[in-house]
Amino acid sequence: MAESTDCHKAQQDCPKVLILKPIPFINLVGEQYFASNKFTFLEAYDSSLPLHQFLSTHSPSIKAILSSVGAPPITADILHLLPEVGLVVTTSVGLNQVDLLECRRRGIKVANAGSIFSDDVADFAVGLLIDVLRKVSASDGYVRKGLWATKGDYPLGSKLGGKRIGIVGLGNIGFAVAKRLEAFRCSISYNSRKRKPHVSYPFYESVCELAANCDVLVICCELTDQTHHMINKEVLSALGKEGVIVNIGRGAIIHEKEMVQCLVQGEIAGAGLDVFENEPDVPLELFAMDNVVLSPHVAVFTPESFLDLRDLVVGNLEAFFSNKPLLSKFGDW
Ligand SMILES: O=CC(=O)O
Repeated sequence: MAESTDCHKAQQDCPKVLILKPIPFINLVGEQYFASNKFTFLEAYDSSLPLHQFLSTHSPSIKAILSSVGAPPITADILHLLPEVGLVVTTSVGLNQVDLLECRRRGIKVANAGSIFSDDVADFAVGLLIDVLRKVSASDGYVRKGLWATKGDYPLGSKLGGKRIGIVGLGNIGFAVAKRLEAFRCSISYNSRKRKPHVSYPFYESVCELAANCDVLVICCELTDQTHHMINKEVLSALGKEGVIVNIGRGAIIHEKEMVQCLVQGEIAGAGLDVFENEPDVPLELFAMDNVVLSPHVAVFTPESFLDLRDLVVGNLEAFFSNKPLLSKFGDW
């Protein structure tokens, strides 16, 4: 680790934090948030050089990477070009854009957004579910198009209270969703990598079995090799014709083509989707469906949480460059 350096005086030698794409909503690049002056940012997207050439040119000074959703993934190839990197810090909770195996192999520390967004995401998941069940967006569209006056009453939605909710992934977010839905008098069960010893909700080892015993599946788990396309036709068929799926995790946890087919054929009742397999592309078939509520990967965001996120990112970088423990370290290496 480099000694404390005044980076204003010695820009050239100052340790750099690489940013591959502007970070939405928080402008960290201004110096005003940082107390220690031990590093500066290096914005790869401002360079006209091809990325590999840019990274090779600057690699001796790049000690950390700041990554976000939608930025180029931090692959093993990128990390190979950056032998001095000791930290990857992300503004996201999900880390599917980071090659964690390579980070572990190299001992590169990783810090994510921790639990900063859990309440916001959980609120949004419940909002999507209520919207699908009670047809909030669909009836809004009906009124706006003037159809109330010409076609009469809109069909009623279905009650939330009493629904059997299956949470897929009972981490911070899944747990926050469960707590909220308990207050609506729903019953909760879950699937997770492992049974949680201190949780009394029924646990299902198989996601298919969970689906067969629920009215609603809420996808809250991480996207990993194990969870990729885990929610497929078989799981959706087990959920059944009255079943609803809500996804605030990652698009590719659901086999999107099979889900669309199930929705088209009425094999499930509806969906609330904040995330998609190939964002920002959304399957066109979904646009015409009144029983589907769509949002553009915004469950995570509120301006209030972004202030907390900025503090967390700054805190993690300051800690790393001061040789102190990270505030939201991920992993056990
Ligand atoms: O989706 C957003 C996140 O993982 O923070």
